Amino acid sequence: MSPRAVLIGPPGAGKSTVGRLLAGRLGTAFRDTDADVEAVAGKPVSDIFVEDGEERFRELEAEAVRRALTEHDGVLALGGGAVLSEETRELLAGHPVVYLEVGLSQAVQRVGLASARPLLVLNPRSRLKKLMDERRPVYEGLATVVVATDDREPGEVADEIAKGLRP
Ligand SMILES: Nc1ncnc2c1ncn2[C@@H]1O[C@H](COP(=O)(O)OP(=O)(O)OP(=O)(O)O)[C@@H](O)[C@H]1O
Ligand SMILES: O=C(O)C1=C[C@@H](O)[C@@H](O)[C@H](O)C1
Ligand SMILES: [Mg+2]
Repeated sequence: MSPRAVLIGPPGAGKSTVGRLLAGRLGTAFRDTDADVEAVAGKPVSDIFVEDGEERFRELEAEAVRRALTEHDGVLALGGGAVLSEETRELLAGHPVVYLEVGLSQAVQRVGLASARPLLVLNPRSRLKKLMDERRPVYEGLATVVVATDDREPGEVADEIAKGLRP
């Protein structure tokens, strides 16, 4: 079993939002590794960061990706930083990996200034810029498809991805 599409990209790219819409269009299930990690840990991502640390979160995340890539045959959204794991990058080879691109200003607007995202609590704009600059080459290197999302509704993005996927 393997996913029809794996969505990657920074916070605010729309992986969860577009992923859910795409799954609806394809008539398949949606899964999100952030939700899987929360289910295993029994608490929100932000609490895992605070109480257990980012390193522990990354371990749980890598495990969640490993499981989802073999158990799930629908649309899979990864957490924004899941691609930081070398194991995850290797496991993504051979899968349809869709990189949702977003520019800094729209990413900042989408995640909101009072962000619940633990990595963006302080100085969200500058932290998001640094994170996006560092990760862009990683996302690009893994992507089999790149889809721009600036100035586009989530539904339009989902339609473009659906058209480009193999039946
Ligand atoms: N194309 C879009 N246009 C406008 N708003 C969008 C678009 N895509 C997503 N959003 C909005 O941006 C916010 C963040 O989207 P979402 O949670 O799907 O991002 P994400 O990529 O899953 O982020 P994370 O890495 O933190 O999980 C949501 O409020 C969503 O409604
Ligand atoms: O970009 C990131 O590193 C993160 C994105 C979210 O999806 C969550 O996985 C968490 O907030 C970390
Ligand atoms: Mg998400």
